[in-house]
Amino acid sequence: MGAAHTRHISSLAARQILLRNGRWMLRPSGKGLRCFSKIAPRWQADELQRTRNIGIIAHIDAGKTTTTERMLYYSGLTRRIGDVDEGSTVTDFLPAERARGITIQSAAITFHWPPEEVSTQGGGESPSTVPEQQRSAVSHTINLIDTPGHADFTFEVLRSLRILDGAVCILDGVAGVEAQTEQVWHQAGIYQIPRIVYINKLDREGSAFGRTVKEVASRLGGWPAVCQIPWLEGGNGRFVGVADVVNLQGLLWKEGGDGKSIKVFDLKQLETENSNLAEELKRARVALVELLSEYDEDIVEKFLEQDEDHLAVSPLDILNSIRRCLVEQGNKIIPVFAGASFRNMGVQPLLDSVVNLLPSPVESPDPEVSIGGIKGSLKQLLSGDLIVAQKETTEVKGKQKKKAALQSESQSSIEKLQSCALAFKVVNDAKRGVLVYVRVYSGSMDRNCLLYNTNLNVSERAPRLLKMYANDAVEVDSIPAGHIGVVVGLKHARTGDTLISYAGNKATPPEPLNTLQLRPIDVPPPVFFASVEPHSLAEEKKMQESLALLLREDPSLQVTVDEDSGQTLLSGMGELHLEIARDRLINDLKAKASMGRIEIGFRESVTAQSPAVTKIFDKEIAGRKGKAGCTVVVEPFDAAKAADTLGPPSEHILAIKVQDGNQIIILSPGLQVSTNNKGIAESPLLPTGIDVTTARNALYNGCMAALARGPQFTFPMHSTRVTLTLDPTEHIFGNETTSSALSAAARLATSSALRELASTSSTALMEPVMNVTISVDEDSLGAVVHDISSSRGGHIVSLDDDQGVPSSEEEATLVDPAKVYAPPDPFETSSSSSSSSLGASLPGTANRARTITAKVPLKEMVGYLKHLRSLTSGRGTFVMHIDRFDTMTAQRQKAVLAELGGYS
Ligand SMILES: Nc1nc2c(ncn2[C@@H]2O[C@H](COP(=O)(O)OP(=O)(O)OP(=O)(O)O)[C@@H](O)[C@H]2O)c(=O)[nH]1
Repeated sequence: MGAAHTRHISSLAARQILLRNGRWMLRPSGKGLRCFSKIAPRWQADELQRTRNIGIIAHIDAGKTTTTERMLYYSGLTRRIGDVDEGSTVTDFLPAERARGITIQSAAITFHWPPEEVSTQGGGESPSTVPEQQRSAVSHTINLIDTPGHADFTFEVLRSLRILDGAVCILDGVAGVEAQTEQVWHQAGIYQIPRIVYINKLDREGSAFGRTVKEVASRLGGWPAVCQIPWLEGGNGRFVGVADVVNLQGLLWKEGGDGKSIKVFDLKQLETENSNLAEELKRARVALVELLSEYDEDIVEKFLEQDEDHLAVSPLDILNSIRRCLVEQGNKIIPVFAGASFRNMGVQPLLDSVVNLLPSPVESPDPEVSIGGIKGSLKQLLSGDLIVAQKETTEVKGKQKKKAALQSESQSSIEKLQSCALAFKVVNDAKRGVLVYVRVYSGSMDRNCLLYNTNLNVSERAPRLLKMYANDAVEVDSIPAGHIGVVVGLKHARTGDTLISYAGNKATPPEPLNTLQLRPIDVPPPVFFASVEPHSLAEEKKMQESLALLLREDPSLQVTVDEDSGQTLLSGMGELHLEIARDRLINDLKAKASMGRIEIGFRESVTAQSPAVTKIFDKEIAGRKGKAGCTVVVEPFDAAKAADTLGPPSEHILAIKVQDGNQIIILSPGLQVSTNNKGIAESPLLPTGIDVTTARNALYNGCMAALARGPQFTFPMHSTRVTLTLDPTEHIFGNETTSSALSAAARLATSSALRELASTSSTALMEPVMNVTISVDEDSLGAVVHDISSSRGGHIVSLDDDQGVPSSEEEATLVDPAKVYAPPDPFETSSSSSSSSLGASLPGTANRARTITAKVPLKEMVGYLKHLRSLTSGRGTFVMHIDRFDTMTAQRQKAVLAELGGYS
């Protein structure tokens, strides 16, 4: 082994960033101290190609945090390796996360790989040319988003996914592909995010690289491109390193070290030192080149140039080929790497692969946008095409304008756009206040610019911009397109909001820019809720402020105040979701409040049409007289068949909108609506100061408030249509008709119509029904299916063995497992070696993984994990998301109500 050389991947002393008296200092290795008031921003335009915005996706406990900590350490960002088990990691920085040892909140961290001082300078690629050296020879900026792994946080995962250009999927080499990994993998597929797979924990007994590769093929729906194979001591013993299929090298880590010292063996050395591994490496190389030739013409050419010698194709040609496949063809092929992060093995080559294989922001797919209800891509928007299309559809009935005139009108509106960004995370930082993490998609977000929030329709300034390094930050003057940064000092922006800046000093951007949305997502309804009570009246204000902050961080939480009982209810996606919210509220934000029992969010619905109910509200509100009326009819509504539009007000129809499973239609015949020169819809029949939109919103909010509280059990209404009519001659009373009075009238009339139906038993209770995907071994399949269908009242939708290919994906590639290359696992190797007894003790490959898909009432899934574990000797896992709300049978309703207690 003497001929192998040792490579020190990163020098620890090389990059220490220290904060002294509020000044940033950078200490290059071996040199004196240099002081900077701030580190010069590294995001120059030409650096975009050397940037990777990536995320780590995985099942809970697969090792995301452990791997991230090593990445930060090897990049020189931290000086010691954090330990999840000790609670000292950098990325899991919420106290609640540290206590639970799981990642709750996405944190974005910037670091450089390879560290700047060990890479050669210059020579970075440009998007149009292929580099002449591996990209990992040059330092790149990596913005790493640590995504959460628990099913309750799916929306946090989705929100993080939208802003990524690439992802590393970490698998546990013992557990293989788990249900949740599969789910997140396919969600990333929706956004066409190129992904590579890292099989971790290969040091653990029972880990099986080959078996996991096969699972990648069958469950993730792509061809595994095995880029590394494990190096096991003596061929079947401890995991000591990896053999690199691309570079035809063996990488051997020093046992027990911090992983920086790696012995590198070329193929010749491997052939003499470890011929079995060398042979397997050659087989893997043949398989890799063959696989790439299926998808990439260029590699076929290189292969022919090399006289069809798989081993002679250059590593750079192979990397470029994999990259082309990933970027241009989606994940038809899935590059696979090996490691054991906890033992400090495998992380540096993984980082090289992030740089070498995953795309820069310039190469990632054009993001979807919506503007004025029209969908398209950002490029189309910026070129003006999208708005032209919109104007063509809306103006088709009115005066026809020439296409050229439309084009110049939309161009001038789009030219005003200076930047657009997505706020993907809001974090309340004890030291710096509320931090809003943004990904900028076009233009450049400058310090102090006015940002318009198109979700909330508010403008606010961006007083400070930061670049984040875990818990440390560097101030910058701007965040250009393609980059990730933090805005400090925003008062309104929430996770998921689109923020734009535009030319001119107007408080709102020109239409339709004010409706621009980047990669919009639908958040499903929350299915659990709990009451939140302040300890005293004096604590109420602080509690509400803390709740408001929680909602900015995580808009998949909802807060409602029951206007009759005054009770505050917090709703969320899962029990753990609400438990974490409670922790945040009480322990982190220090609200003096307590949370009641976590309960299932049932819904109420109507089964018949109500008579028309007219109500005139006539009372003082906050010392001012208010009088207004309206007529309401309530009836059953089927959301699946409805259009969701809240178009511009017309003469009769002020609004048609579907929200939370209900539909609200607001009519006002004879209102004489016209649009003034400022583009505002007005009516001479409305009192002064109230335009049509204000009246519409007031009525709409009144209906929504009434629907939040069902007439029989106080659960929110669902599958209900409210048709509200505002008759200007009967329901408007001059200046006494304030917007609060309109809202109160709408609420009164809707509640009263609902009560009418309750009095004739024309209401029903609905329950959340979940779409459940369960992963079990063949052995436990029968017991689990029986339990779901008989004890839990579930309906089995399908039983797939592991050959199934996911549906509706851009990459639904049919993979024949028999044709997938995977190196043999130790227990599969010939029985002549001493490994046969070892093989017998490892989990058998004959016990196939099976996937059960079922629809089950949520109530029957509470506490299911524990039960599943007991049915499957601890190996079963499941994920679920809401499918629909379903009306209960009379018998089930009776049983559920009896259990809930308090209802008769
Ligand atoms: N043996 C072994 N254990 C590992 C390895 N990587 C991680 N672990 C352990 O696996 C457990 C989970 O690791 P984490 O890094 O917290 O996993 P995670 O995916 O971040 O988990 P969440 O934050 O809960 O989503 C910890 O106890 C780690 O020490 C590995 O390579 N080998």
